[in-house]
Order: sequence, then structure tokens, then C-alpha cells
Amino acid sequence: MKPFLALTIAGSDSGGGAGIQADLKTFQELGVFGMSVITALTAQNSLGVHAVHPAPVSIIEAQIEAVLSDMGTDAVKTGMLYDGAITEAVAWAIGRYGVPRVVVDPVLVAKGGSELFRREELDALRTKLLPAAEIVTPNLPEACALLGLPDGALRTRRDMEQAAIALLDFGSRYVLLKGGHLENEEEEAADVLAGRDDGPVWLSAPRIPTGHTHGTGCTTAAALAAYMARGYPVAEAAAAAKAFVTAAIRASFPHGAGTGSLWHGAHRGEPGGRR
Ligand SMILES: Nc1ncnc2c1ncn2[C@@H]1O[C@H](COP(=O)(O)OP(=O)(O)OP(=O)(O)O)[C@@H](O)[C@H]1O
Ligand SMILES: Cc1ncc(COP(=O)(O)O)c(N)n1
Repeated sequence: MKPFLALTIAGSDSGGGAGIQADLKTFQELGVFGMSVITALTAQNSLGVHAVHPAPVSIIEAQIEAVLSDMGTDAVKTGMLYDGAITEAVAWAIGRYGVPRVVVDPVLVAKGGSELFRREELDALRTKLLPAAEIVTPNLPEACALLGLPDGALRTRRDMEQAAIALLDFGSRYVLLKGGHLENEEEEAADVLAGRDDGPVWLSAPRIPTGHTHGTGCTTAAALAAYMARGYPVAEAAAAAKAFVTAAIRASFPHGAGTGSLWHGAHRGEPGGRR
């Protein structure tokens, strides 16, 4: 048996809840063999990002080359890319190796507000990477930044639908706009999926009353990539990823003194707690 393969190109989170660590846990949970290209090291815990050390572009290119020239992959997921030069190198390599399915999570800011990407170099994401994506998965602040809108400009479901459709102009086939940050949606955590050929579809789940949501975005995009690696069409992969992340948020736990982590094994239904 040869398993399906997925490659994450992202930053390392020492706390284990987001970035490369969340992605590899999610791939494994969903029966997909995970591989990784590390773009940056972060010293991170529940209280925030304490230090960031980007990798040189040459070692990022070497990691991608090592994996894709020999092993190949069924899907790629990108996360924290830190700056324009790394973004361009990743976009180029994805194009060179003809990666079949590409999920771009345009990570800009961590939960606590630390910048994980150089804002002034956002054009590299817009013009180089988004056209290579089958699907891009911004949260509301990321959608505002990509569209050049002021932060907080997207406040209603109608705003979200319009923004998701507008984001398609950057060239991806689909946009999954995540509504975790939509403050006036008390009852539901609702995301909208827009496609070039399909009208917007809403994916909703009950909003879970927890502050322990470190890594929700990475986990969603990684689950999407895992299901896409397994051959699911985008709409089915997005619905399955939503179910996976909702279960992981429901089983989230205090992990440090600040924002706690998701439990990626929750979908198995096993109790994860200590005795
Ligand atoms: N409290 C919650 N209960 C249920 N689902 C949630 C909750 N918060 C976020 N979600 C869901 O989690 C997924 C990730 O969305 P979110 O908007 O939080 O991503 P993100 O902003 O990229 O993550 P982060 O804020 O960690 O960077 C979405 O499907 C969203 O609807
Ligand atoms: C290395 C790294 N990558 C991404 C995020 C964002 O995390 P999320 O949006 O999933 O909370 C993070 N905090 N650290």
C-alpha cells in the first residue's frame, strides 16, 4: 500500500499547535503521509510569538527540490512564508514540479498580533502564489489585507460573499473565506466557499465557546490539503475539513497561560485527557 502524500511549506511553531506541527498532525490523523519544508523557526507559546528566524531562500529551495524531485506529492499546503522572496521561490518551485493540488493559507498575523509576513511585500502573494493555488483560505483580516480594505471592513455574511468572489480575481480556482473572526455571528462559526464556476456555499458549525483556538487556521487548511491529496473534490474536502477542525476545537485544552491548543485526535472520538 502506498499512502497519499501531502507536503506542508510553512513555519515551525515550538508550541506545537500551529504551523508545521499542526499540519503534520492533521495529515497523519487523516491518513496522509506528511512531508515538510520549513520556511522559518518561531519561538512561540500560548502567550505569543517571542522570536522569528526565517530560513535562507536557498535552503527552502533545497528542501522543496529534495522532496519534489524524488518523492513527489499529491498536494501542497503553504502557510507562513515570511516575505516576498520566500513566496516567489515557493511559487516558482510549485510551478516547476507541476504540483497537482495547491492550498494556500495566506498567513499574515498570529493570534496575539505578531506579524508573520512582511506586509509591504504582500504583492508577491497576490501576483505569484495565488494564481498557482487551487484554493486560498484567508481569515477576515487576511482577506481585508489582500483586497486592500481597512481591517474590520468585512462585517456581515453579505460582505464575506462579496469578498470571497473578489478574491477569485487573484487567480485561484476557489476561495474559502473563514469567518472565525466574525464577531456579530454569535451562534455559528460560518465560512464561505466561492468557486470560479460555482456560486458561494456556506459551511457552518456551532460556535464553540472557547478561547483555546491557537492553530484553527493552519488545521483547517491542512485538513483541506489532506482530503484533496486523497482525491476529494474541493467542496467535499472543505466540508470534511470543517468537520475535522470543529471536532478539534471542541476538544481544545488549556496549554500554557494564554491561548490553548486544539486536540487534533478529536475526530477519532477517543478521550484525549490524562488520567
Ligand atoms: N469558537 C469557534 N467555534 C467553532 N469554530 C470556530 C471557532 N473559531 C474558529 N472556528 C472555525 O475555525 C476555522 C478557522 O477559522 P479562523 O477564522 O479562526 O481561522 P484563522 O483566523 O486563520 O485562525 P487564527 O485566528 O488561529 O489565525 C473556521 O472554520 C472557523 O469557522
Ligand atoms: C508558524 C506559525 N504559522 C502560522 C500561525 C498562525 O496560526 P493559526 O492561524 O493557525 O492560528 C502561527 N501562529 N505560527
